[in-house]
Amino acid sequence: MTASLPPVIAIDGPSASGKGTVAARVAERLGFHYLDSGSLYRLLALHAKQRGIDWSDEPGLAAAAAALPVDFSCGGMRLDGIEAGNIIRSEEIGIGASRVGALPAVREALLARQRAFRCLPGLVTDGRDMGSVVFPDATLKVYLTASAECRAERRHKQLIEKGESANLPQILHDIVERDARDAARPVAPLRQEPDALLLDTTALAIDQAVDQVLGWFAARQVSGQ
Ligand SMILES: Nc1ncnc2c1ncn2[C@@H]1O[C@H](COP(=O)(O)OP(=O)(O)O)[C@@H](O)[C@H]1O
Ligand SMILES: Nc1ccn([C@H]2C[C@H](O)[C@@H](COP(=O)(O)OP(=O)(O)O)O2)c(=O)n1
Repeated sequence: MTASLPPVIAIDGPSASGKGTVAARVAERLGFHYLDSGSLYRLLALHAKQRGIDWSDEPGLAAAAAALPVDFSCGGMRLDGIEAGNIIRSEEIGIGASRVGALPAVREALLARQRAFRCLPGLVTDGRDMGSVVFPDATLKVYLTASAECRAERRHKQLIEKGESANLPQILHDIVERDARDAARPVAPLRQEPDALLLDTTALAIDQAVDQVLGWFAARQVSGQ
């Protein structure tokens, strides 16, 4: 049924589990395209903030999502022509992304944009509903996670390395709250789908996680699943 479509590796999981890091490295190793779907929700949250659209205004956000002025062609992420790759990484925008992502009309408006990334030779993508909604026929679905404490420590280290101020207990609180919102929403909630393989990276190095995903993908290709 899907034999003619480029392969997809879908990596979903909670905040700061390492999805983006692992997905980008897997894509690089395979020479595949990479879609960080969370960046679209983050760019929309930032765009709404700049335009005075409330993060609960579903019709306003859906219209903004359909016409989101983003450009990934330059290797970065331009919003309205201005590089936004750094500014969307703040915890505030992460919370905004989680709030706008809870709205069904917003998710619908971003669907086609995400599916357009499925190009030859293949796509590696990460988010919350890559395997369940956006690419349900993905060749490989991975649910990547780690303990909440480990994830908070990773995010804390990441922010410190970027020279930003960071408070570990606050980060842990924000992560737990955001994951709870992402998991509780009725549309495309964060959860491990029955056909997704669990990868707990709490005790794994990045390279080990990457090798595991590549191993699973190679096995899928051999078995033709
Ligand atoms: N085993 C691991 N797997 C993936 N990321 C890890 C691992 N150990 C540490 N990290 C670090 O965790 C941080 C958060 O990763 P990131 O890819 O931003 O997560 P996510 O996309 O899930 O929010 C990064 O700084 C990354 O280098
Ligand atoms: N496919 C996706 C990706 C992200 N979201 C929402 C929910 C998340 O809390 C925010 C931010 O996602 P992002 O993957 O960038 O966040 P983390 O790096 O995992 O902290 O966006 C979503 O609803 N669906």
